[in-house]
Amino acid sequence: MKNKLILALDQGTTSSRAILFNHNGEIVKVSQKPFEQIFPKPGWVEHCPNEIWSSQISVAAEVVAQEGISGEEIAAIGITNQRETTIVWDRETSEPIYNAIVWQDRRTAKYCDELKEEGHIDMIKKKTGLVLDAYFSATKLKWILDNVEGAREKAEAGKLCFGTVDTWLVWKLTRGSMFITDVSNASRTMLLNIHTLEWDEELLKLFNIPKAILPEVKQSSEVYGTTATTLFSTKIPIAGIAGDQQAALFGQMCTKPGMVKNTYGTGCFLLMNTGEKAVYSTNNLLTTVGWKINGKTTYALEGSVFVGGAAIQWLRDGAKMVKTAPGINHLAETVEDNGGVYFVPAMTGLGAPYWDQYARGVIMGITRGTTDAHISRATLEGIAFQVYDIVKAMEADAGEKSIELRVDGGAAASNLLMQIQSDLFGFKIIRPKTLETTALGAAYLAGLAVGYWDSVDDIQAQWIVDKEFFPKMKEEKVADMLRYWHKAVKCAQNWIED
Ligand SMILES: Nc1ncnc2c1ncn2[C@@H]1O[C@H](COP(=O)(O)OP(=O)(O)O)[C@@H](O)[C@H]1O
Ligand SMILES: O=P(O)(O)OC[C@H](O)CO
Repeated sequence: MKNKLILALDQGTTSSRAILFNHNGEIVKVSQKPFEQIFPKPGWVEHCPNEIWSSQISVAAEVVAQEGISGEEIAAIGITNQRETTIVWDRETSEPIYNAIVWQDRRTAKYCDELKEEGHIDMIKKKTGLVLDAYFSATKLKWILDNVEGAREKAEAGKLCFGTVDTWLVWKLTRGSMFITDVSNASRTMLLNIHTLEWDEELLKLFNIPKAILPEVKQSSEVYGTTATTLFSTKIPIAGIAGDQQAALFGQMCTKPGMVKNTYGTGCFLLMNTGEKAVYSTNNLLTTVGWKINGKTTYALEGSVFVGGAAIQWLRDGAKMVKTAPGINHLAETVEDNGGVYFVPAMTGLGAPYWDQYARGVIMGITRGTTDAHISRATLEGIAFQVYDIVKAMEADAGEKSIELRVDGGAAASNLLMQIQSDLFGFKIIRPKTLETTALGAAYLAGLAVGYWDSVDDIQAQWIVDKEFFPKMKEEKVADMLRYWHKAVKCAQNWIED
């Protein structure tokens, strides 16, 4: 068994990745494929569910072929995914009835306002740990049922399936024989009671969602079933599922209460393990399910930033100031500082701790001397400032100061971004050797379920530091920058009018 490999499928917001890990938790092969981002209207973001699937299965087939192994040599598959993104498909034909509505999509913002006015904020927070925001799946699912012709009748008749991306992938991997999700993904739908870990009748009624459309909720690490034989010429156990941010927390081995990680992907997501207790934030953070293993549930506090690495992508694809994402670092390094420019990348509203559905991106402080290099630097700083605001909220909740932060995700590869982050915090940033901690977390969850690894203690030692970043900037300079940043945030807030 230990000579075999674990296959992790990491279905992210901008690309699908498949990674083979060995028993030491080392990457053996990676394959990655970006896919189309669809922006039908301002503030709307969609993906094609069939492209999510085709990109994911093609990279999985590719790593297996490149490594020259057969399905027999894969001990298990672990799945991790962009969360909240909502897919509805026909139970009989497996055809999606609408595009996937992506977590960043703001089309249901007004409906959320109505629910707030009706006084549902507290009940929703108590049951789901979430704030009332268009980010989560429930209002997206309702939108599809209300807006796609015939959808509601079909849903009532049990003819439709709703899933987050994990559910969709398992459905496709098993040729429609398994309709499941895990507790971590379910906790992001706004339909799960995070204490009972069951779909909540009161919430289903509020959002007018028929129960028949929902998948069965499972643990994050267990043998759910096997892949259809047609895919890898043999049946491979599917044994781990977790939302990507919870998987990254696990992959970073933040398995003890108080441990924190931040992932710099499309968005930035800071999670703190709070152990078996669902801790409620008084500073606008989310309470979420981390994972459930061997019947034991671990909870987390989360701060979500909607636009992290996506700001760099906008600089590349929208503003066309850089040719590649890593190119931002070279450009930003050509200037000593931001030259007074501040970029609040609130292109899809502001997440924690502001929760402003109507905020939009602003670039402030432009002068005749401003260049693309200053804007590049302001972009990296804009990412780091948002994470700073979340850490402050988390410190206020925890009642103590942080002393270090474990980081991962695509944009954590930027030394400059990590240095800026450490400067702002005034404490150490630790980057592990593998930045693919999301996929690694899913691999660990799957490997634990099939006995590939014996226990969490067995894998703890596999977490190795690559580089540490220490603060270098003077405190007065940091305070100055933070003052301007918060001034810029005020300009971004409530930008869109009714
Ligand atoms: N060397 C780099 N420097 C800065 N940003 C980078 C670098 N490489 C990738 N990125 C950014 O990382 C993000 C991709 O990270 P990833 O973890 O793959 O995201 P996701 O899982 O959300 O698709 C992109 O937004 C990209 O702009
Ligand atoms: O695809 P990522 O890594 O940006 O993660 C997306 C999050 O899961 C959204 O909540």
